[in-house]
Amino acid sequence: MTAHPAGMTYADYLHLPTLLSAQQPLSDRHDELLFIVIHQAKELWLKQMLHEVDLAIRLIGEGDYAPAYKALARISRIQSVMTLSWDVLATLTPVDYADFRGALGTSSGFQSAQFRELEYRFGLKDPKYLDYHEGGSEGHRRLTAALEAPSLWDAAEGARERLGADSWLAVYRDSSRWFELYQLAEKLVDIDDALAGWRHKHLLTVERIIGNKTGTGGSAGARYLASTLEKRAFPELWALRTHL
Ligand code: HEM
Ligand SMILES: N[C@@H](CC(=O)c1ccccc1NC=O)C(=O)O
Repeated sequence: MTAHPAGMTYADYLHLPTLLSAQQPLSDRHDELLFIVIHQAKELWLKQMLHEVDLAIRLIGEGDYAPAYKALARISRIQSVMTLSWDVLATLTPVDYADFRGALGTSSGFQSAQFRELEYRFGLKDPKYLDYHEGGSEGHRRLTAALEAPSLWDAAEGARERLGADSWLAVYRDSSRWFELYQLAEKLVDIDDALAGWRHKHLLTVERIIGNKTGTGGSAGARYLASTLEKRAFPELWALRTHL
């Protein structure tokens, strides 16, 4: 690895030796590589979304709305890619997955610290999920910090108060007067909509691959995932629509 741009190669810049040595199937099954690649790609996109949400929260706090919208729009586009990637995973058949599922042990999506951190940064703060992360671990530390930090929703509420709008309902009723806030709110609805769409495809894919088996993480499986479909990071923005 060279620090000197002149001699820098593609592989140096992207740390490909590190990246491409991190796919290590535990079984001899052909399809386990797909499972690993999908999950690693998801963790990379989660990292990018956390980077964007952090920026958006800061920019909204500074009243710098246009670049905040750019970051929020990027998040929802990444969510679209993640939702589409379920179709790749759905090529994994129930028997082919069952053939290496045992190798996963009790590991599970419950332990994705970045997924939970993103929910927390949006404002969906259920502290019970901390229990899936060992005290003192990096994941636990980041999740505790995210629980305490102002969320995207807190930032939006701060902007609404600063700009003097009485309520989000008032913003939507007179959207040309409160255009900045209205645009912000609709970006949040885009993100919540995409998150619900991702959850729905996860449930369908899980039903397709493991039916009603219990999860490796100890939950009821599809039934648990179905219960998460009701979650909303920005429930007020959904509720107000009934009153327009
Ligand atoms: C064969 C593929 C998959 C199966 C069978 C599956 C199954 C499950 C099940 C049963 C749960 C509930 C926890 C448990 O008891 O284990 C769960 C949670 C979760 N899975 Fe998956 N999953 C699969 C692929 C994925 C992929 C590709 C992703 C990400 C792109 C993902 C992300 C998550 C997340 C984030 C959770 C926690 C959800 C929450 O608590 O709201 N899973 N998964
Ligand atoms: N909960 C899944 C396993 C699972 O989804 C998983 C296991 C290890 C690493 C990543 C996983 N996927 C969820 O993020 C199952 O019950 O089959």
